[in-house]
Amino acid sequence: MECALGMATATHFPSFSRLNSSPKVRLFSVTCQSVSLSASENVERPWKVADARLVLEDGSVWRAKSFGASGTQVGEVVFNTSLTGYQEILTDPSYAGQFVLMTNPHIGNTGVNFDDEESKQCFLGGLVIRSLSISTSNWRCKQTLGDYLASRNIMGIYDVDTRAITRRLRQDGSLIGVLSTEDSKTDDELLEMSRTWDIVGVDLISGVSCKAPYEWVDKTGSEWDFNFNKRNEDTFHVVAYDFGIKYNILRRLASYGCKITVVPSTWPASETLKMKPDGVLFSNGPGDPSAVPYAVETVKEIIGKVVVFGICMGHQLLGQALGGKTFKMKFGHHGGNHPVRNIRNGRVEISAQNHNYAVDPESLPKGVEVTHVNLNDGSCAGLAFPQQKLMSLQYHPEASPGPHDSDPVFGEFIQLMKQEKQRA
Ligand SMILES: NC(=O)CC[C@H](N)C(=O)O
Repeated sequence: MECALGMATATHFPSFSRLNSSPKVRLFSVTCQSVSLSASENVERPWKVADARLVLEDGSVWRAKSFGASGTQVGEVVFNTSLTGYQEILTDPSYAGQFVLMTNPHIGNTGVNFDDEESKQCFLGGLVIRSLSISTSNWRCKQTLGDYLASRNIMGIYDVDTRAITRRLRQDGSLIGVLSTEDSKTDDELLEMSRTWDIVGVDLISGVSCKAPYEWVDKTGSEWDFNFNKRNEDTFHVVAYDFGIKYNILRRLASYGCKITVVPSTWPASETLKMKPDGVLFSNGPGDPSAVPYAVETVKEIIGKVVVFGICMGHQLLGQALGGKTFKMKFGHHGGNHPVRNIRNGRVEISAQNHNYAVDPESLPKGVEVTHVNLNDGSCAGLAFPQQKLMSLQYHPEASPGPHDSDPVFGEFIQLMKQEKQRA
């Protein structure tokens, strides 16, 4: 036994093994004890043995148990450090093409309900967890997590060493993986799948955006709302570009008094400007911002003409539209505990984040102000360009799930629209 990881996994099942090496393989070895059951030893066990595998592109194979859907699925593995809110995470369209690994070890205990969804479907590739709660107990619960994932055809695995995988992703960067419940597929075949698939350069927005414009009216429910004493009575018309928009962005805008028209990602800028909105919101969304030049063009045509607010993917598209560059981070930010400094007022906000790309502030033209900085790694977390009536955040002020510290930014967007209206 050569390291703690080996000890932890070897005593139970043949849960970890290594295939042929790749440049990403780290120099440590894990000794696994193989448990093989011959026919005569095939006694009934009170627990289920491994029936799923996660094969990572670095050649490691993680044996696990399956819940939710079965089959074979390829995706990029990212770890999320939120302690709770798995249902909002599962329905955040920005996770399209990714497997979300929850670092909180105990998942599923509150089940799912149909009010906490962030979109109409689960777009992520699959869910990877340490321990699936054997009981579900919550007054709002309508279904177990396993049944919910199965009904939405999403794969989940549990009883896998999520801590070891997280450490690997932190050290080596995000990795492509394949989840499979199919015995007919060899480890090598799954490894090959992981090495021939990529998420970089792929337009994932077109798969999650709405197909036609619609009006959004729902506010945050009165039992959950907050910050209402700081709102004004005016109504502002906002056109929201749906690059994979989370419902809570729309609910918060509605609660702040906006009348909202949601439009598809390919909606022409000229049509938006014809609507004479008070503001335009560019939403969050999945994948590589460099893979959607059509969206950057739309943003370019709109900025400077109307007040705009970008959130996450929207912030990255604004960065590109201003002439800046985006880059892929080592393992991104996914969780509800990221400290961000608001440079304008000096305050630190604990924020909800979910992104793998970031804007390089050095690449931005003069006049663009970095308004927020992520205190974990110093990356750019917010921008403003007053000359162009523009503001953006790399993270999630709608906080679903996550802390509400950044909610007042919706008020700043309202103020910007108000000032512009008064000027006109
Ligand atoms: N939540 C988002 O909008 C994510 C933005 C982008 N897809 C990224 O991973 O960086």
